[in-house]
Amino acid sequence: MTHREAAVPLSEKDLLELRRRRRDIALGGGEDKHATRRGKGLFSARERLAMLFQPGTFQEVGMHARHRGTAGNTDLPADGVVTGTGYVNGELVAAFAQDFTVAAGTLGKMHAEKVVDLMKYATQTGIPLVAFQDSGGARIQEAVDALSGYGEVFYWNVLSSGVIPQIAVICGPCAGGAAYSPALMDFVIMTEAHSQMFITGPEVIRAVTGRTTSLDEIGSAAVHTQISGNAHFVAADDQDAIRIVAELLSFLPANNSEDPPHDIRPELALGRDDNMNSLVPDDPSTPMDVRAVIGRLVDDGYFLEVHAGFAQNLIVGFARIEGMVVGLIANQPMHLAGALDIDASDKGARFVRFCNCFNIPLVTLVDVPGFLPGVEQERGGIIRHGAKMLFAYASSTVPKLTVILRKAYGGSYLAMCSQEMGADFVYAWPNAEIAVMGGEGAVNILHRKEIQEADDPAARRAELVQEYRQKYASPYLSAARGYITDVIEPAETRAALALSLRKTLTKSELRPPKKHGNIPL
Ligand SMILES: CCC(=O)SCCNC(=O)CCNC(=O)[C@H](O)C(C)(C)COP(=O)(O)OP(=O)(O)OC[C@H]1O[C@@H](n2cnc3c(N)ncnc32)[C@H](O)[C@@H]1OP(=O)(O)O
Repeated sequence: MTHREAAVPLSEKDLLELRRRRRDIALGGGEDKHATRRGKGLFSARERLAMLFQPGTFQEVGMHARHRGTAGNTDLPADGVVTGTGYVNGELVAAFAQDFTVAAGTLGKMHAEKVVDLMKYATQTGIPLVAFQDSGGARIQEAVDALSGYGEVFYWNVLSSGVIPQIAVICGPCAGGAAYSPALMDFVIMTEAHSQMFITGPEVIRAVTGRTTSLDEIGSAAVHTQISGNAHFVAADDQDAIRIVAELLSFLPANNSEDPPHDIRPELALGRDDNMNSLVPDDPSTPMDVRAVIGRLVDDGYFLEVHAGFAQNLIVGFARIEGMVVGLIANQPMHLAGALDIDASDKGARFVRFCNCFNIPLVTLVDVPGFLPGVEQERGGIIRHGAKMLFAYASSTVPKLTVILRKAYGGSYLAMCSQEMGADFVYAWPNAEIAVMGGEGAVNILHRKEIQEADDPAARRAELVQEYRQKYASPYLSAARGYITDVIEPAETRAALALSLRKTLTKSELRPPKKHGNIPL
């Protein structure tokens, strides 16, 4: 334009045209489809984003995008996905929401490009990604372009992994290839009433295997949060899921180059908690609910448990101790006596690795009788699954604090972050038993003949077990050999953790250079 040419004036018609386009696109697949969904208690993609973000902060990207597929001239507003950024808890977050009213939220090439552009932006600027999944999977009419689209999404899920937190909310169907994107993210939340996640649906299963099944049996929130472990949280509905997203984000840094949002106070409020001493049962074989211990150790008793319904013999989640964010891992003796099995090992190892990615100190509470014995466990590969715990702890460089509450036997003592796995501080309560195995098993091996020949075998066994505990399992033996930092009263635990955390927050560890280690599968 030369200085003589006048700018084309903005006419009323231009404004009306823009507003009309925006309105039509925002309607997605049309008012009828929205009305049907509302009748089922379902929110739209735009409503979900509006609930996630602070009012007025959402900026959409690519609203006017159109599909480039071979599905004729069918109009697919925004190509079935709304993408953009906004603020949650005052922090910038990227999010996309699939619009089921537009071709069942299926993924075509443009849909995928919009998602990938958002992921690139989130990774390059270092902000978390939230994905509302509500999709019939690959858009059949876009054929190989749809597959290519998924390929790009998965590739960027992997590139973003460990750089920014990625959270998936499954609020409708998540079918076929669509299920792999959440599986590559850090946390998966499923809504109770409306979400289903599956690779092959009931029809295909029946055709291939002859077995009749239902979507509920293979893909419900209950199945994935309790049995398969594919999802970490079950939410009552979309609003509840968004509450969980906001809670999770409140513990996480925006990216791997930042610290988590510690609320470090100048003064530590360190005191004894004498109620802790009375939590410990006199009889070591009486299970102790580790949730009660966690509740007294963390600020305001507030603990955001992750994967609560899956592998309940190991508890993992986020909390704060004197304002410092920690990832907590604890054996739960109320379930399978707290033994480590295949599922618990997978759950624990993944959580430890997540915390390490995002600079979150680890606090491990140990009360473990061993790896779970059993034919299914051995045949199912407990060796390689259990090894993941060793691998995850040993490769983590964040501050690692361990408290041995009661039992710490055999390989599971090592797998629960002993000093040799790089724990910076290891505390043990005076009643702790740290040994190759429990007293009962050990005396059967060491003294079988003597017990059989005793006048009162039960009494002799009990004596020998007691002797074994003092001679081979005492925490003072471990302390004398330098394997633990100190023996402390339960009442002193919170103070010990708070001080040790404060003193390790600046920890940095040099490791031999390598591309990456090879985690046991
Ligand atoms: C990477 C490889 C992959 O992703 S392979 C996976 C491909 N996807 C699937 O197998 C899932 C197929 N779809 C379904 O099972 C159902 O449509 C689900 C998603 C459960 C939804 O059921 P329902 O709520 O009853 O809706 P509906 O079946 O009436 O579908 C609504 C409209 O969407 C369409 N649709 C659905 N899925 C696709 C798809 N993958 N590609 C293209 N279109 C799809 C349906 O045809 C239907 O269209 P219309 O409204 O009748 O015009």
